[in-house]
Amino acid sequence: MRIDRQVLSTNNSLKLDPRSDLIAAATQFYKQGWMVGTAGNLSARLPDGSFWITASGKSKGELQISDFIRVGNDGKILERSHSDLKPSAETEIHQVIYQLFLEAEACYHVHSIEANLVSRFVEGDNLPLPPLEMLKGLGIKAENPSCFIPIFANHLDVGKIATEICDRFYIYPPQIPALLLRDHGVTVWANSTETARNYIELVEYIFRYMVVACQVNIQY
Ligand SMILES: CSCCC(=O)C(=O)COP(=O)(O)O
Ligand SMILES: [Zn+2]
Repeated sequence: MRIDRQVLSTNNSLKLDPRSDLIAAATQFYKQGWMVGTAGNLSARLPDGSFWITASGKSKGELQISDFIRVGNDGKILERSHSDLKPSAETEIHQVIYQLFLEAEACYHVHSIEANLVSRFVEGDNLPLPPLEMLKGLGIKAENPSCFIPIFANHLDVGKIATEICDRFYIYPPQIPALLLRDHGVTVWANSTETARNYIELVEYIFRYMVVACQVNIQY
């Protein structure tokens, strides 16, 4: 039987291992300037509800398989290569996304300059997005859509951010699978690692458009 690098064997049982997908995505995002230094964190959920997430403080341009921690859906550490490793400081955000959105299998968070700039375009907690064709890739099928991305305050206490996400999305689910932390970066979630990568590219394209549209005085 051939075991490819996507499939690792533990306890004599085979399970899909998403860590190579997370490394590939981080490498790409690093090259695009969205995961500079240690910025950002990526996770992917397993069938048992636990998820692999990047360890805190790792350079995202050179992640290794050993730079991930498997966390239970209750936040407990289940697996790590070394006891010194800590899960991402923003693990609670991934945890709340997986609790809220049962279809979510991957959750990606990056820091781009454009995301930081557009997060200041409004003072309120919803940022209007231009009615671009690219929104279709995020599930918005309407003609000339009126679409918003929710903005959350960037508290030092990440648990407080996670609580605010939970409380707000429980009542007002977002139109697109994305949220923006003001002066910080975007988080997306999707039903696969591949789709989460596409969603990051799509939202970052839209943010770039918004910054350029502002520079050349285009209204939308
Ligand atoms: C320079 S990055 C500051 C922390 C942060 O926002 C981030 O995304 C990375 O934190 P982590 O603990 O996941 O490495
Ligand atoms: Zn961050």
